[in-house]
Amino acid sequence: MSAPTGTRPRIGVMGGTFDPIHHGHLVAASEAVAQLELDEVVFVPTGRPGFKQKQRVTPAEHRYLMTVIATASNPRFTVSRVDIDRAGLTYTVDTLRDLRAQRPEADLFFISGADAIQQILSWKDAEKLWDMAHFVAVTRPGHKLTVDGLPRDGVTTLEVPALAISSTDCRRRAEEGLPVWYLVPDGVVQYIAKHGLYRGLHDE
Ligand SMILES: Nc1ncnc2c1ncn2[C@@H]1O[C@H](COP(=O)(O)OP(=O)(O)OP(=O)(O)O)[C@@H](O)[C@H]1O
Ligand SMILES: O=C(O)c1ccc[n+]([C@@H]2O[C@H](COP(=O)([O-])O)[C@@H](O)[C@H]2O)c1
Repeated sequence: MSAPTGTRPRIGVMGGTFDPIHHGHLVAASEAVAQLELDEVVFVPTGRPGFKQKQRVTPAEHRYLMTVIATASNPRFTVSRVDIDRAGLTYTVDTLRDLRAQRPEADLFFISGADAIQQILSWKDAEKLWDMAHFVAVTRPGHKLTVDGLPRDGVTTLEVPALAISSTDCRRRAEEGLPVWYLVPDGVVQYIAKHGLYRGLHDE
């Protein structure tokens, strides 16, 4: 698990709303571990995503617990509360600052899907991000992976097994009573059912 003496730990950071976490997230993180020789991937559920203010987002504690359940069996996966414990809207510049303070000796690799990486130049303090972490743009079905306009040495592209799964689709399926088995980990299926998440999502 730990990096050999004399080398800096290589830590992936997988930020997301994770509403709910699904196998697309987990495969992307697992592939990043394998291809980039990461020692660990820290999953960071967002607190209040400023960019999703118009949409109903499940309370952070539910999203955090589903992320813990989904990652528990992988010794290289951990979950951080930095974003859900910070007051105010969630921005990656704050996520990376907090993780850097906790892990000053590590090299950070922020993992992002093809859809998210396209938006990065519009993120808060985007110009600061390139010095805070290396960015890993992973392929995602339905999204063209382009890193045009991003600093060439700041971003690595990574082909990951294509899983056409989105949290939006999982929420819709749960709402309509369709199965989410095999789209999300078994424990997450059970957590969604136990807490009645996504029922009546569009009733308001
Ligand atoms: N199937 C997938 N394959 C690769 N990357 C993914 C996949 N699903 C999500 N990601 C990436 O994981 C990160 C967190 O995603 P997020 O939690 O928003 O999931 P989502 O499925 O995109 O959610 P929603 O449908 O609610 O927008 C983002 O960088 C996103 O691009
Ligand atoms: O910092 C920003 O301005 C910003 C804007 C949009 C998204 N992000 C981050 O991108 C990650 C994925 O977000 P999302 O919306 O796809 O769940 C998550 O860690 C967010 O905090 C960050």
